[in-house]
Amino acid sequence: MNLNQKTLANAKRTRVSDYADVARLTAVPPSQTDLVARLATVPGLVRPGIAHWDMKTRLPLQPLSNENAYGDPQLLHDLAVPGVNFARCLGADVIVGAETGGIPLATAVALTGQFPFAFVRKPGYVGHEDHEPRVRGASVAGRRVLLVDDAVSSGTALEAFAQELQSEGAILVGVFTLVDMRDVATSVAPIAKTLPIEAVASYLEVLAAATEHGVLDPATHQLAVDALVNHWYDEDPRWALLNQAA
Ligand SMILES: O=C(O)c1cc(=O)[nH]c(=O)n1[C@@H]1O[C@H](COP(=O)(O)O)[C@@H](O)[C@H]1O
Repeated sequence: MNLNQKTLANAKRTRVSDYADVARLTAVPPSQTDLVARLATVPGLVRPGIAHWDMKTRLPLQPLSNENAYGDPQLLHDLAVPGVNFARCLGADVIVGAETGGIPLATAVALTGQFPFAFVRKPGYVGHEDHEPRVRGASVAGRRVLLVDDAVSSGTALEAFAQELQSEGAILVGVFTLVDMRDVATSVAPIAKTLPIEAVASYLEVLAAATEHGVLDPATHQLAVDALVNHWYDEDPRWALLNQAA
């Protein structure tokens, strides 16, 4: 069954008012490579030059401002398309955005795929009242949920979101994210190893595309990735080189 047949078979979800959007809903998604390049070259998403140093592990992490990807409506729509396909693959009933960076992307997935939408609070987020509901929007009780976040790294946030959703009776079937950072995480929570996770790109793919398209300096990028992937010792003389390059 191809995507068009799936969409037609799913007609119960499609209302009459949506027929004008059939071309958009069934359009061939832009190639993943093109999408990764568009993501990596969003102004300010990959911050050029200086690397951010993870003080706990002393690993260089080029900081990403994923929310910058939400500034262009066409890009936001195109980034949502793989999420829609993933939601359909998993038979999801509801799209749930993870506070805060996942919410705009989740909204785009819900709108593009015509799914009900909800969002889940980030535990400990400043400004929450104790009595606030943890999940707002469409009901998730007894329904198959696709969680959408802007990044998954150690899976700590995912663990917390999963607990909140489960306490509301949701069935969490997968996660869709812009950037999968598990490739550089020093440890990954069990849930982030077992739950189906689909991403637009891995962290290293974003950095590679940013370098290919002139956003990052190739020498700095090469050193930073080497340090990150090969876990340089504190005494490694190349830290001095990387400090200079950055
Ligand atoms: O606001 C955040 O929590 C956040 C800040 C940041 O600089 N980078 C970042 O990934 N996050 C969030 O941290 C979560 C992913 O990190 P892990 O919990 O380590 O998987 C996601 O919910 C991100 O939105």
